[in-house]
Amino acid sequence: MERPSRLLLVSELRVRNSAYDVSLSRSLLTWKRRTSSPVYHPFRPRFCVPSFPRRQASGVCHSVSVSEIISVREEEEENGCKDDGSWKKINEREGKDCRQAFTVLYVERCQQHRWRCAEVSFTCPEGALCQRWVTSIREQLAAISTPKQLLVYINPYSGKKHGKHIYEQKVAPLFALAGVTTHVIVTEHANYARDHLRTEAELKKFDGVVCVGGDGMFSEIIHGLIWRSQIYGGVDPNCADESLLPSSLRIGIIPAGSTDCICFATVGSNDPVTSALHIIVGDSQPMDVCSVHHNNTFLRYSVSLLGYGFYGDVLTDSERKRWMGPARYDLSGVKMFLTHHYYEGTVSYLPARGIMGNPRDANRCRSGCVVCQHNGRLISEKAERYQMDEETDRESEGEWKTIRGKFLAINAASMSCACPRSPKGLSPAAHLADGTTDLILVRKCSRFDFLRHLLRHTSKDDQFDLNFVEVHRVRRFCFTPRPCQSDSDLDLRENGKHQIFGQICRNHPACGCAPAYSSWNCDGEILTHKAIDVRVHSNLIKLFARGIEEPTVFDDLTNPCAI
Ligand SMILES: CCCCCCCCCCCCC/C=C/[C@@H](O)[C@H](COP(=O)(O)O)NC(=O)CCCCC
Ligand SMILES: Nc1ncnc2c1ncn2[C@@H]1O[C@H](COP(=O)(O)OP(=O)(O)O)[C@@H](O)[C@H]1O
Ligand SMILES: [Ca+2]
Repeated sequence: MERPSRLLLVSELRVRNSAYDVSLSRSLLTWKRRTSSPVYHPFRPRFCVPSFPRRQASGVCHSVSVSEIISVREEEEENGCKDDGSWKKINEREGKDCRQAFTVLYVERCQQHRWRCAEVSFTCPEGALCQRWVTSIREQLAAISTPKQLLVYINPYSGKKHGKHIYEQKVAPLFALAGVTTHVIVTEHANYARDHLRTEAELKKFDGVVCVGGDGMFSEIIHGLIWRSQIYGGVDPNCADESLLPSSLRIGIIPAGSTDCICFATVGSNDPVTSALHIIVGDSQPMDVCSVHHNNTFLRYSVSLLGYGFYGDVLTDSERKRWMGPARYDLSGVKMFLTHHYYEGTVSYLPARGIMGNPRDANRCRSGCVVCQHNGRLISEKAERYQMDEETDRESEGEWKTIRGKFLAINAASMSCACPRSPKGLSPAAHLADGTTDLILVRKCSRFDFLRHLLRHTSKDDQFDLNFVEVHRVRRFCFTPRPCQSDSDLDLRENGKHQIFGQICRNHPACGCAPAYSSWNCDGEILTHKAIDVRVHSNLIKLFARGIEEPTVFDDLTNPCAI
């Protein structure tokens, strides 16, 4: 609970011709209707709770956190004077300034974690008081670190190709209202944004980067930013054992893609207006990033799903159907389910030890997550010890475990991977910034059993409570596919000299035409290498988000959108 802070300004002002006691503290703007006798409502709080940081839309008292005020504007003379006839006449007679109304734009919460921009206009008895209010609110806003200048990349081909329209119609007007200036770049080809960020972009000029698109577009942004931080800091990205340097610029996601799981799992909805408001108020959500290497050669970074087998095959198949838009995943999903391919290989992993939480607990990663805070601290302390005494840390890291088998899917979920197709996600208890990834192994089983597992992604049932599924919370893992014929053959395949899906594996017992290898789905991008070494880097990037908010009693009872 926030502590009530000292009031900076208190006045009697009018809102829609009713008298209100309005007060401003460093943390809250409150307006409370003046009534001779209290207004009772059976379900609504009767009295204002100034320390409550959210707007309370009761008939009696409203309060909005200063950090959720988008802007304040003075109304033009006409509006200001029109609002209240009696004050206008007095002021005109006395020759006073007639600009006596101001409007506050602020965040209002709606259903399903969506935010909207609401506004309230206050009329003051005189212009000087109006000025004081506007100045005081602006002073409080200036003390908050909100982004003023943003670099925006739009992928015009993401999702249903609505990215530009979404940005222009829904986002740009809000940025303008909030006084945020932007430099907008519409990408011309794949990796345009990544390469621009790596080499050209003048990052010092910006307070953050915004991507308009899907998970693939977000992936381009983090690849550009992380690469740049390592090169400037003298870290070799090819060395899998090196600790990576964090990127200081926050990233905002305006969802306009096909799955948008990174946005959904960090905000709770795929709504461009909500995301724009999280950017404007300057939210900050740290996030872990996995580095993916092959033989000490850097391949990619991943923040959501690294999936071999089912999700790798769905992605490979769906890329050929890109013209269908987001529906391509449904068609490929059904097709790959029917195909029922399994893959042989060895998974080795380093379990995350001494941490809070496990992949099957009921603890969900939510705004201000204590698991992330606790484990993040633990990992940075370990990293400091590692620098002082390499040997001690190697011992405390624990032992690698190895599992060899036939798998329908090997998934590493570094976040829940919640999305509209699967509202609780691939690993519902995974955390955004706890320094771990949840390694999910789905062993070869019948089609019926695999369907049971998949359907549990869409229901409340536990997808891990099946004897062919196991899940481990890990800091690092490696995968090696079972060599098809010889190791040299595998190398040739990995260099792209063979058509993986045209190959017939003599050792595959299920049928004569099944592929020996799948591909990795890395945040929705295909990885051609099969053998990979994955390491989690704790808190490497920051998003303009705050994690999914827990609905509060006040939201349930008083939210006008919810009633
Ligand atoms: C036969 C019934 C199948 C029901 C399965 C439902 C399970 C859905 C789980 C979805 C997990 C999604 C993880 C997110 C991955 C995204 O990063 C990736 C790229 O997103 P974008 O760039 O925005 O397109 N999306 C996918 O890989 C799609 C997976 C869809 C699987 C059906
Ligand atoms: N201008 C462009 N033309 C073609 N491809 C692009 C362009 N800009 C980005 N891309 C690529 O498009 C792919 C899909 O982008 P993404 O935003 O993930 O959309 P979707 O969610 O529909 O898959 C990514 O691989 C990205 O690198
Ligand atoms: Ca994509």
